[in-house]
Amino acid sequence: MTDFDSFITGLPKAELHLHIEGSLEPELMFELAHRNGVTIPYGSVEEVRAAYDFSNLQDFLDIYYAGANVLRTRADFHDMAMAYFRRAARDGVIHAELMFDPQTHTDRGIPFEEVIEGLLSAMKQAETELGITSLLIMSFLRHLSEDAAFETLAMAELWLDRITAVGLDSSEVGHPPSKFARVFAAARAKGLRLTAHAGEEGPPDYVYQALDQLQVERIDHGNRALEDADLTARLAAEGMTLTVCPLSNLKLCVVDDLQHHPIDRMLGEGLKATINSDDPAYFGGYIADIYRAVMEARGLAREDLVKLARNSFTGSFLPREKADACLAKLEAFLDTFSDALSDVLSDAKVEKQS
Ligand SMILES: Nc1ncnc2[nH]cnc12
Ligand SMILES: [Zn+2]
Repeated sequence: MTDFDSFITGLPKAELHLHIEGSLEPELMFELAHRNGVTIPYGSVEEVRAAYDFSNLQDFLDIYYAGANVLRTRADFHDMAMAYFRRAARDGVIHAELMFDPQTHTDRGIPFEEVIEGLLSAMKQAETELGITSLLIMSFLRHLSEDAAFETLAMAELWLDRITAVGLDSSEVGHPPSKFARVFAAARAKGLRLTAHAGEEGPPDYVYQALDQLQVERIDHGNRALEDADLTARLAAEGMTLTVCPLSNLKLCVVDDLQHHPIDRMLGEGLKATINSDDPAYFGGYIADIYRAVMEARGLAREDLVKLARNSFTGSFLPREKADACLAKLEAFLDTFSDALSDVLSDAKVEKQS
């Protein structure tokens, strides 16, 4: 491993935009299909991966919802989440905020309890075995109705003390945030934090709606906000966290090339951007891969990566003192890394001289 790789994987970071169903790797999909006697329309892991060739968000969502059909029991949800945590730990993730889509499962007859208890048990195990803290963001599917979102909120009632936030995902265009203003107000009244996907494929107006009508504390994606200078300035002035997903943007054709990704423009405009994997099993990369890819494609400096990692903690839904503890781990890593680096450099100097 190069110094550069060990810096990127070792850099303590939080993942704020991760759909846990999007971490279901084809190998585990086959295993769960077998375990549960579910047939899937693929003959091999290679065939599954070959199907992951998307032209837009909807293309991906069709395959993603079909993939989730192998998830049946709490053990399945547990195993999927543990696989994510193990992989994320190798990439320096010390805190993860997991989005889950209950409606993807309850609409197939899987009880809400099976979904959430499986995730919660994995979260507990990840904290004791891997030292990763995590929390849950319950996301409403925006292609479904407002009533359906209210029913989901009602189903969650018994677990509200273990759900930190609500989110809004799925097909964006044609399903503006305004459709969910009342359910977000109800969630806020219950003490839940708020985030929403906006400006991934949808126009800047959807970002305004998320801010003004949903009163979100974070914007998931937010790329298209850059089309509106006033909106960009407002997001910067309000210190709004954007959970940006560069590899997802590439795979879903939001950008045509990572070399055209606006991540550094976002930072340059003073936006509080973070880097995230979105659906790593479908887009072919976990968080450190994405830090590395944007660094290479956009020529980000090491300081930019540190800024992105810092933003991931200050933009998290962690209470202030826990976020500060994560930031302290980041600073300690930077100290030891620069010490180690200067040792390597001075050893090299001594070797050269002798
Ligand atoms: N990138 C994305 N946008 C909207 N909904 C999603 N669900 C999973 N990934 C998503
Ligand atoms: Zn997403």
